[in-house]
Amino acid sequence: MNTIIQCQGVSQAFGSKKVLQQLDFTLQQGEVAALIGPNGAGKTTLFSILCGYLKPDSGNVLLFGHKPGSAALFGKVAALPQDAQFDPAFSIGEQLDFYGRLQGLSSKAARAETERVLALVGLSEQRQHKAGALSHGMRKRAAIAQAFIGAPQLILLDEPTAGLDPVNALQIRQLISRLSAEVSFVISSHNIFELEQLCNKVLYLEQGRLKTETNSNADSQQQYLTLQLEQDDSAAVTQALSALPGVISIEAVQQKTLLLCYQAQQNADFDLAVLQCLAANGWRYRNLTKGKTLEQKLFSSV
Ligand SMILES: Nc1ncnc2c1ncn2[C@@H]1O[C@H](COP(=O)(O)OP(=O)(O)OP(=O)(O)O)[C@@H](O)[C@H]1O
Repeated sequence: MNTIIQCQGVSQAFGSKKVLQQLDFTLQQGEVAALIGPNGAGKTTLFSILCGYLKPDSGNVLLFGHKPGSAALFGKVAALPQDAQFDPAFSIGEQLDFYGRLQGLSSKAARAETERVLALVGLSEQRQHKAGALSHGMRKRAAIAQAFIGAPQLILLDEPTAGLDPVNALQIRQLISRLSAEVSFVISSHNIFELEQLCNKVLYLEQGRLKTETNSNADSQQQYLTLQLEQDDSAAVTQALSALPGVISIEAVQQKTLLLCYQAQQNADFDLAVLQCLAANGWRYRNLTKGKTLEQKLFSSV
């Protein structure tokens, strides 16, 4: 597998404030990484370093084996900064054409590329519109289109769906998901649900330090099921399910939501047994999902 990003001992301070401390991580080809953390955790700072806008105080960062911002990465790495803006005086099409030309495309090829990326984000009709005449969501989609110009192999997206309505946010997620077969992504977002859908690696920043998680629910013999009940029958359900073979623990993580931990080797059909137990007792459920949710993995002690 090819290493796309290699980050070793990266630290950054602004004045006396240590914003990033000794970050170590790698991103392999085909991985989609989520960059998350509370406000002020250092996500944008790390993004700026990966994009080559900011040189870290110490440590090494390599993208495809080259320093961020180096000429060898031209056309290979694309970024959508959080505050990406189009010039309100020119049409979206003109500006995307211009970015295509900057990538070395002929005028004709740049126009064709503009059409392709506008179609990807559902803005073909808005090609002639000036940025100032577009809604916030359309401007955001146009900025995402810009990141797709050419054939980048790594795309860094800072809050790609912030401010988009649910339908457009879903379309952008589907687009990223479709492209992730060929392109590696680092996506910063505050939307845990979104990241859970898209990402197979989590870079969780807290107070400048990094905690990495593999967003895989099949990595151990100790497995989890999250059960969401229709009504709050948690106590009775817990008692009944505790008798099933293979149960390790059952925890009420929220009202009407139970996290079941079980030994998969002892009971391969545990999910089926849970459903049969619920049906036999007339308990209705809303959802039964394999694994812990990403939110549970990151923010709870269970
Ligand atoms: N150029 C700068 N000069 C001084 N301090 C800075 C600078 N850039 C960022 N900081 C500080 O570094 C810390 C991390 O900021 P950063 O923008 O990277 O966080 P973030 O995780 O992206 O936050 P948010 O989720 O709110 O966007 C903050 O305390 C911020 O005030």
